[in-house]
Formats: sequence, structure tokens, C-alpha cells
Amino acid sequence: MALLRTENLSKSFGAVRALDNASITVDEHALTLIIGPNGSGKSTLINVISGFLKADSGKVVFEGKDITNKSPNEIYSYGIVRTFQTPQPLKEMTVLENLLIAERHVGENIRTALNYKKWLRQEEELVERAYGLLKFLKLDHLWDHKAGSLSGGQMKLLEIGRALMTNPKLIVMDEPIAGVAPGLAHEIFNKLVELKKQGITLLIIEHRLDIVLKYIDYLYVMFNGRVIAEGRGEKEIERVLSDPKVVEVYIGD
Ligand SMILES: Nc1ncnc2c1ncn2[C@@H]1O[C@H](COP(=O)(O)OP(=O)(O)OP(=O)(O)O)[C@@H](O)[C@H]1O
Repeated sequence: MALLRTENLSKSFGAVRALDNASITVDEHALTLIIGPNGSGKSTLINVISGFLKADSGKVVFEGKDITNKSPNEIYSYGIVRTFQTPQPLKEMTVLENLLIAERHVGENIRTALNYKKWLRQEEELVERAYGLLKFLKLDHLWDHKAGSLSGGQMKLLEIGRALMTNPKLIVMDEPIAGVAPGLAHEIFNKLVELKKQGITLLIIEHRLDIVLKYIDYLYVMFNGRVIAEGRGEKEIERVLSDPKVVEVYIGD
């Protein structure tokens, strides 16, 4: 079943047509990958989906609701969270604190903050949940380290943890394993597959096909702002990757 759909999304920057009638469908509880040469519109597409850019035309539909051009905050409140290619943790804060601030909690509201018993209970639950996520991501031993001291791969994991703190239905990720050593990159994708089994849907941009291919359910190839090929499952994905149209855009890259 489709969780998210884009219908003929278009977006130009001056004379550059970054998205040209791009339509994709993201199935629930699946891992959908978008590839394409540099400048093909992948980031623009996920920026429009997550509200960071406004489309010129077309639609974004999530769980049957039209969410086109809503603000990032509104889109986040529907259960869509976005991670960035360069993780943005608060480097002076600890790993655990970075998770705690990812979830806006009841203590921040002045009226509920005064009801401090409730607040304390929620705070405890939050810490437990954050710690559980750190365990899942194998970052628990680093809980009191400053985020700025983590390796690139560990920061990517922390970014996933921060996304998970928001209880998302859909995580949209921009290159979750860029610059990460192969061992940890596979570990990250194994975690993403586990999350998928737990009911989270994933839409991912990633260039490193050698690593990610075996983990994905659906593949879209973009070029010049358009979707030029797509396929579901191993056989179709293989067919997409050997499609002369796809081979050509990569050779021309
Ligand atoms: N803010 C912007 N202002 C002007 N042009 C932009 C802007 N963002 C993207 N573009 C242009 O839109 C086109 C699509 O860019 P986009 O970043 O979406 O591609 P991409 O497939 O994500 O590329 P990459 O793999 O290099 O990240 C490119 O020609 C790019 O130069």
C-alpha cells in the first residue's frame, strides 16, 4: 500500500528545471531508494516532500492527505522526518542529550511544566526510550560522550536515533552512508532493515549501490528532474540497472 505519493512534481530554480513532473510512490513498510547522477533532482525531490522547498506544481500525498507545500513543522507532525547528508548533532551536547532534545516533550510547555510529577515521569520514560534506541544502534557505551567526538559513521547512527525519537512513520534520508566505511555502512543498512520490519517506511537517496542493493525493495532512477526508470524486487531492479537509458545517464555523468 502506498504511504506517500508524489504526482507530477515540478520545481525550477531560474532556468534550471530541477524537478520535471516527478512522480514516485513509496510503499508502506518498504525501503525505497532513489539514485541518479549529480544534479538529477534527488535532493530537490526530498526537500519538496519534507517541506524544505516549495513545488511550483504537482502534489505530495501522504496517507491520502494532500501535504503539498506545507511547512517542515507541519509535515513533521504527520510523521515524516528527514535526515541530512551531513549530520547536524549539537556537538557540545552528549550523545544521550542529542536524542532527548530531538523529541519536543511536555516539560517545554509552561503549563504542563508546572505539573512537575507528570513531567518527571515523562522525562524518565524519554530517557529510557533514548537509551533503548542507543542500545539498538550500538551507541549506548558512548551515551555520555560529546556528539562532536563521534566518528562520521557513529554520527550517521546518532542522526538515525534522533529521527527515531520522533516516532516517525516515514524517514527520508539523504545519503545515510556517504563517507562511512563499508563494515559500518552494512551495519547501518541492517539497522534500517530492522526498522522496516518494525513498521517504519524508508525513502533513501544513496549513491553507493554496491552496498545498498541487497537491502532495497524499490528503486527509482532520476535524470534531469525526471524519473526515467523504476522497479520493485530483485529481478526488476536488475533489469532497471541494465536498462540502456540508465546505463547511458551514468556513463554520461
Ligand atoms: N537552491 C538551488 N538554487 C539553484 N539551483 C539549484 C538549487 N538546488 C538545486 N539546484 C539545481 O537543481 C538541479 C537538481 O539538483 P539536486 O541537488 O536536486 O540534484 P541531486 O540529484 O540531488 O544531485 P547530487 O547527487 O549532486 O546531490 C541541479 O542542476 C542543481 O544545480
